[in-house]
Amino acid sequence: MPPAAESHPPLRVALLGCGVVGTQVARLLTEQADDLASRVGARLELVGIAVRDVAAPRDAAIDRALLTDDAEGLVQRADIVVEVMGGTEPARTLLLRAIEAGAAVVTANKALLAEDGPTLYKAADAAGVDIYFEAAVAGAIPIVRPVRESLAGDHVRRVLGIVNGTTNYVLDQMATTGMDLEEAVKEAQALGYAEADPTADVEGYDAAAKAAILASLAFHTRVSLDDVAREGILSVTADDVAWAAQTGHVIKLLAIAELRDGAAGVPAGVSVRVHPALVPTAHPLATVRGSFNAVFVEAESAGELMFYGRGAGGAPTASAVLGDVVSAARHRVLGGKGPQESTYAELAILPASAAVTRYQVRLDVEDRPGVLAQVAHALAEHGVSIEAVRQPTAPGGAGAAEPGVAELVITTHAAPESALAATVEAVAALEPVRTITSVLRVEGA
Ligand SMILES: NC(=O)c1ccc[n+]([C@@H]2O[C@H](COP(=O)([O-])OP(=O)(O)OC[C@H]3O[C@@H](n4cnc5c(N)ncnc54)[C@H](O)[C@@H]3O)[C@@H](O)[C@H]2O)c1
Ligand SMILES: N[C@@H](CCO)C(=O)O
Ligand code: NA
Repeated sequence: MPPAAESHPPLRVALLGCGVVGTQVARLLTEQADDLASRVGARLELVGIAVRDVAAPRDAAIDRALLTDDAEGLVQRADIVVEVMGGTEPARTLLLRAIEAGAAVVTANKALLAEDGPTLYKAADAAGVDIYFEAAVAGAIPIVRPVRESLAGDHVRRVLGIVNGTTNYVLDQMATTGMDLEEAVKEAQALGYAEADPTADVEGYDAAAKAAILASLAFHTRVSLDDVAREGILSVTADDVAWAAQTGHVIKLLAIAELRDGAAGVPAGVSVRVHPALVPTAHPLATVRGSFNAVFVEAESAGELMFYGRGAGGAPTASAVLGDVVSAARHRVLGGKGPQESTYAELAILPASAAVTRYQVRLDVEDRPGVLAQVAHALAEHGVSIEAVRQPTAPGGAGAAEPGVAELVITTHAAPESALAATVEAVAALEPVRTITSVLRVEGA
């Protein structure tokens, strides 16, 4: 049992940033002060909130006397520094100053961690202080701690995540209401899911940062944002979404990190990527609706696990931040330290071309004998094996793009991205092929 709150001097908490997340962190620190004190064994005293503009209007929950524009000064007088301002600078410098001054740090800043986490991890290690970042991946969902600690005795093979609430909301709205992409993005912004600049969401940068963090933790290997092959959702059309439904799939933006052990002509290493994918409706990830997030983990001994919940929004994200603050605070009271960065495995990071997936290719072809055989031959020549071919429009019949043109939907067995790219080029060059309408990866089958 922790000692009574009064037996340890209060721990000073500094908050950097008072936006969507920071406001909720400040509110919860105040409203739950007694519970937190009992859980930690010391009172958590919010000693200051660094903001850009002290005079700006704020939520009523914010004690204006705590506001300061001197973030540098604030980090010097704290035991725990919580960074929720986002961006690379001045967040990195402030966190480094805090660490040098002996404070534990808690951050929600996936962009900074994916770009330059090692600088912070090394500094925290050298100073012997905690660095926690549960909120940086999938907001409220406990996923950093489970991968870093609960699964530390297992071997993770693969992580498949819906880790961006904005894009999941957008794709779900497109599928269920027929709303267009722009309108759905505006709604996601109004609801507080989207980043200030939603390009980070729709172009997959936010998910890629989270993929890098998850891959690093899962495979004990340093993975940064530049290592992640990334495609956003801007190329996903209403037609793709409707097609997905017809073939028993939903389209999700997935963050994928997987260990490849050198089979199928692909070298051993880690493949980390973000792209839209067709997910079979029977897969647990297909049930993740709206702005919810989920991370599906496959580990050797644990088997399949899924972590589900709110990945964005002020209060859910603040919940994860507060959990980290409690962990760091308990170490201040009871001794001990959280885990350090683990990169001992030093696995190779595979190029995008080495990713191995199944594909669904839709194409319009001239509807005459022998065309399917030509297409099948082009795939076979590149070593891509066909799993199924559908011709959804009756020859020249209702639904055909135009008379004499048929639509083919080809699903392949797993093939390396490099083989697929060459195959699609070869198929597109065939004389009876009019257009390749879409090429989508199939994951989770
Ligand atoms: N909003 C979410 O749902 C969510 C979820 C998970 C993680 N995050 C992460 O949490 C962090 C904060 O996100 P947010 O949504 O609260 O952003 P926000 O834009 O609402 O808030 C950031 C605040 O920090 C302030 N700020 C920026 N630079 C500053 C500086 N130099 N000095 C003082 N204040 C400064 C801004 O003025 C703003 O008020 C980001 O790293 C984000 O990626 C957000
Ligand atoms: N913009 C992010 C917030 C959480 O990182 C999202 O939509 O999921
Ligand atoms: Na989380």
